[in-house]
Amino acid sequence: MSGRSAPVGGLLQLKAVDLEFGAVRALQGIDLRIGAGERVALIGANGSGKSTLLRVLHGLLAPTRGALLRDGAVRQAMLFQRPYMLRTSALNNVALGLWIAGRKWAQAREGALQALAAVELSEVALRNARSLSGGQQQRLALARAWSLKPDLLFLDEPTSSLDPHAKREVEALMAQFAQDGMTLVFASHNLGQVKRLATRVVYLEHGRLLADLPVHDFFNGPQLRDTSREADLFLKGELA
Ligand SMILES: Nc1ncnc2c1ncn2[C@@H]1O[C@H](COP(=O)(O)OP(=O)(O)OP(=O)(O)O)[C@@H](O)[C@H]1O
Repeated sequence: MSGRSAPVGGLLQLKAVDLEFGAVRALQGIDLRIGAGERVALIGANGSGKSTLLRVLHGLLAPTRGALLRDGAVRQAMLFQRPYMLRTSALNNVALGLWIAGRKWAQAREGALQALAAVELSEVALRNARSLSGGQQQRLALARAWSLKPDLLFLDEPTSSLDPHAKREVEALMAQFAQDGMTLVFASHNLGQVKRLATRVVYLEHGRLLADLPVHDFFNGPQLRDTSREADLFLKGELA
């Protein structure tokens, strides 16, 4: 069930959400509220449910049980691990998104140029997007999301396929977006990145939410390591 009713004191809220893929219980009993201005990292081992949770939050998957409450006025966008690029110029890849959102083509083009400048891709504006490097494509995907001026941006492991330099560039853009007031919810396997970017950490294990803490408390408090051996191994980097 999903609703238009406003979430309590936040942009978005999940209440007792289960998500099943046939016999696979990908999410179980998730309660989560996303407030404006937060930078929430979703972490957990492979298969713990991070991507599924992002898809439910963005409305791409409907909960099997439970509710998604969202404020209809909140604009949201999502960025995937490997961005999908249309076989046309970088400029058109951004402008088409704006055009589909209702802008006239001249305005869409203007907005796209601004977005490309924001991610320092002006020089490759006319290059075919598919010929760009992985890092450039991820920055282009960020420009495409940024141009739509979302209040809330979901990112599914946005730097996992990038080299360290490109990773830092994408992180810098995420930090800049957050500074501009965008709320970020991102899945990550990179604990250093989580410490650099997140204000809050949500830890998932086998589809259950085991911890939801401010970033400092998550990494410095003993609670989670004491309750879950898997979490202890994960935090030591022995589970990816
Ligand atoms: N479309 C699908 N059909 C069936 N099962 C799925 C589907 N998508 C995900 N699952 C299962 O749901 C569970 C959660 O998967 P999910 O992709 O959300 O985990 P994740 O934490 O994002 O993993 P990773 O870190 O590997 O990306 C896993 O058991 C996965 O196999």
